[in-house]
Amino acid sequence: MRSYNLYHYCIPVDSQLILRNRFLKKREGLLVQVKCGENEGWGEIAPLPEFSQETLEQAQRQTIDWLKKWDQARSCDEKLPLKDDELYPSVAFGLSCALAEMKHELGSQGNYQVAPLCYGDPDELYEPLSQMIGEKVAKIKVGMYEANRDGLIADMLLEAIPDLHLRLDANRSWTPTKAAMFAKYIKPAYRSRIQFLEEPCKTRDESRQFAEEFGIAIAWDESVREPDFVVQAEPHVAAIVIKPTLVGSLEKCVKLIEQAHACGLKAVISSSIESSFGLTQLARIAQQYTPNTVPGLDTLDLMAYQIVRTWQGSTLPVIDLDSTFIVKVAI
Ligand SMILES: O=C(O)CCC(=O)c1ccccc1C(=O)O
Ligand SMILES: [Mg+2]
Repeated sequence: MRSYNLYHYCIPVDSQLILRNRFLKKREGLLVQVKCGENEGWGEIAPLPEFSQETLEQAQRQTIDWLKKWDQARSCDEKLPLKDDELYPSVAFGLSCALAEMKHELGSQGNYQVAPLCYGDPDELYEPLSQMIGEKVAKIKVGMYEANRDGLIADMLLEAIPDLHLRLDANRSWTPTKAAMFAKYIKPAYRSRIQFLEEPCKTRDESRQFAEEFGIAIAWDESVREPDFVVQAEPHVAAIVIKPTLVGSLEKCVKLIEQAHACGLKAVISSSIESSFGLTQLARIAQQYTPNTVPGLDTLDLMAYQIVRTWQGSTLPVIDLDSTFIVKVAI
């Protein structure tokens, strides 16, 4: 009556996606299925190269190991705890999602609103923004080209679209001087329409000083995954970004969300370039735990296909478990 399965997927992604100057050509991961009688749940385990510490092979081995122990424990009517300090983040996240689905703890409704993501060409934003209902919010990756150019583009968009709010992400790429070059282009009257700028500088202290000096709100992303990080209210800090595949179990993510909300910060559930399968689960998590915040999940279009579960409104082709891009893992 109890069973589990593991599937490996590998799908092409568009190489315009730049992850720290590295082009990603394919995205690989695992889908895990757990079943107990009538109940079943699924999760996605997809370490992101350059961001995750674990490789897919390591994640796969640990997943199989955990599933075997889980099955054994359950057959003795015992529980096997899912411990974040013993599992890789991607494994803890995927397994915890599968268990939560199986126990009907994850709602079916998702928040499919997205902050359209722009990787450099601001013209890409006009069309999706004109279609948006409700809060108009877009996200621009900055810090890859000239800081002046980034500032010019952000200022221009804020001027052209008066009800637009922007999220910006610098991935710690600026020195204080570069960050200041960016900020000087943003007219002071527009600065409050920057919801947040993720990690402008190399260190948290430099980012804090930048926020203080220019009155631009910031958010923590990379910092959230560092061991010494504590969620706390700070001047000019508006949000924490949570990428569950890089953080760990659903329980750990929910704790972070609760801590953020308790000190008045937004918690933004965000993509680690999961497949449509994982992204829809993240949309459901966002709906359930951060219902008033647009999640950062606009990464599906980087992929050539959706797998198994589809993103609301997406016209990308869908492939199933029997496609050649998905292979059942022998356990
Ligand atoms: O957070 C988002 O809005 C989209 C996802 C994203 O930007 C991202 C995705 C994978 C790895 C790193 C990043 C990043 O925040 O730079
Ligand atoms: Mg970021």
